[in-house]
Amino acid sequence: MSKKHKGDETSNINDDKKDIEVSNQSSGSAPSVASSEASRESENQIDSGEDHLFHPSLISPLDNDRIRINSGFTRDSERIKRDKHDFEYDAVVIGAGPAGEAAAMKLAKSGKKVVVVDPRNQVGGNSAHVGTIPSKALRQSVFNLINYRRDPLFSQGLDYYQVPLNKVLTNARKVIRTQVDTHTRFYERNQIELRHGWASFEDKHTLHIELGDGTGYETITFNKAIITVGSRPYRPDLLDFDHPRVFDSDKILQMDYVVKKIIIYGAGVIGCEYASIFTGLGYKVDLINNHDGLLSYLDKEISDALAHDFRQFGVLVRHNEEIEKLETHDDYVVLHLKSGKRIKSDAILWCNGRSGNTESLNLEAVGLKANNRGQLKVDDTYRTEVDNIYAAGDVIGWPSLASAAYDQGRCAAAFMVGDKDAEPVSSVPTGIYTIPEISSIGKTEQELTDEKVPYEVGQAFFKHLARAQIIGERSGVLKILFHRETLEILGIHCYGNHASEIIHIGQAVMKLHGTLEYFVNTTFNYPTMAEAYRVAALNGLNRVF
Ligand SMILES: Cc1cc2nc3c(=O)[nH]c(=O)nc-3n(C[C@H](O)[C@H](O)[C@H](O)COP(=O)(O)OP(=O)(O)OC[C@H]3O[C@@H](n4cnc5c(N)ncnc54)[C@H](O)[C@@H]3O)c2cc1C
Ligand SMILES: NC(=O)c1ccc[n+]([C@@H]2O[C@H](COP(=O)([O-])OP(=O)(O)OC[C@H]3O[C@@H](n4cnc5c(N)ncnc54)[C@H](O)[C@@H]3O)[C@@H](O)[C@H]2O)c1
Repeated sequence: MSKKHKGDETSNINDDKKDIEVSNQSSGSAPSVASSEASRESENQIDSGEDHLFHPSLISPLDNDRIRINSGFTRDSERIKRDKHDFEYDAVVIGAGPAGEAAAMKLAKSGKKVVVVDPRNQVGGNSAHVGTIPSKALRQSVFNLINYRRDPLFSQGLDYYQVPLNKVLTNARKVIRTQVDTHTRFYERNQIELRHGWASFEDKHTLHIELGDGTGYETITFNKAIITVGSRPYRPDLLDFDHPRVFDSDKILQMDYVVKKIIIYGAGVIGCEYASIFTGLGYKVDLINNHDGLLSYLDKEISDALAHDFRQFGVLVRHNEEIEKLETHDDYVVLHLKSGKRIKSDAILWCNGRSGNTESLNLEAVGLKANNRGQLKVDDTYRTEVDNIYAAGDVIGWPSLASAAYDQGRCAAAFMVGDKDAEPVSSVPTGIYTIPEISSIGKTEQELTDEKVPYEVGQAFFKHLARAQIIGERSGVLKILFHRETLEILGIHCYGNHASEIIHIGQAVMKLHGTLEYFVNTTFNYPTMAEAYRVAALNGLNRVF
């Protein structure tokens, strides 16, 4: 039986004071159960009256109007149970992001009694609330602004220049709400129970849940568990993230003032995507990179094209630099680099890596240990070193993408229920939403050269495509790398808007073991961006002798 402890003295929670304090409010750290005047104050400010599921620290920073979930989740005691065991649940899923959702759906569809635990009272995980969805919706709004600005028809009548970021996020809020609604229905329809609270292990079959409404805790027992707790921005001690001018990728969504210049520290995917967003908003950007090139795992030409376009848009990229310290003032910051350089700006966005949300799970109780980035090791079936505990998504490290997290979660659940034909996720496309986009799959020219594979390249420049000219896409290229003897497709790399969509045509052909001839012998709609494949394939074939 599940044990629920409301106002229990042993629970360490003072019911009257409702005093849970969450250290990283947005994407991950568990509450330290300590009294805090500050948190009581903020709770009073956003007082929710009768609403017991409300906790200010657990809502999305983007949500003004919280979505109500009328929980129709039924406890279906009649559910078919294939496993014979004495536990309340066949499976518990810890974390309701893409990995958790996919795992829960697969488990439920396999007839398992499933419960999902998450401290947010809205599903979607960090992906929907602070990661993929807000950043992509924000990018779209900025992209629209750039296009309006270029179009003489609109440029006179719009007062958009230098709008605070949180205002540009209006569309993102709408998208998040719709996403939460849609995904909530998936849970409801599949009769998956949801618990709002922080989970931690008591032993390998018992979970402790610190209830999100602050009323105490409960314990539940389970046969199998999957850890899908995701990740949060890595915060080095060197920086004070409580300072109003110091941001990470969660906190930036709350930026409510306009800046003229911002430092982005870290030129990984998040840093590059935000560099595009900020320049689109008219900010000056200093992008500080620890490495000697941008996104070094990309095709070199594409990485160079991005660096070129960044320069055109006013991003100053500084390679091979490392922070020494950050000086903070009321209205500006000064970044001191180890090279001796000093950069002054209105604010800094720190985007140098993420850490898995494992520290609050009490992993010692089950004999598990995370690495120094909070990540767990799993085998090819997503099983951890403990036989009934699995893990998927950002918490296992590579590739730390929502796209892969979803597939990993579904696949892990397939292994949990004993599906024989499940296959672990191995080939994942890159989709980087800079302006313009970047997307790729398969090998790069550098890799093929190192491996001494006899390859050839076929290229199509967007500026030569009728559709690109019609929609005003001047820059962009599609590159197909193929084996010069077998014509097997070895890699596809695309730079330009809609790249993240365009890539999937080539991916399908690669996956189905088609060759370059597919693109030459297939009639494409005209005018389309997809036509780039035919143009690139013919260009490549002309090089083969
Ligand atoms: C700014 C940004 C942009 C991104 N853009 C993209 C993109 O364009 N495309 C892409 O594919 N990926 C993108 N990503 C990555 C993507 O968001 C992650 O890979 C994805 O969210 C991982 O999903 P997940 O299910 O592993 O975990 P998450 O989405 O992190 O969800 C984990 C959930 O677990 C909960 N949790 C944590 N601890 C506990 C606990 N103790 N008990 C119970 N629940 C707990 C959390 O509250 C959270 O709701 C982006 C990330 C960021 C930060
Ligand atoms: N469009 C997309 O697919 C998209 C967009 C944004 C973010 N993301 C995902 O989010 C993740 C984070 O992106 P990012 O740009 O912050 O970082 P990143 O993974 O590109 O890494 C940036 C730098 O931080 C370092 N680092 C990473 N974790 C660290 C830690 N815990 N401690 C110290 N250093 C650490 C890395 O070695 C690297 O030098 C990526 O894995 C990325 O796949 C994807």
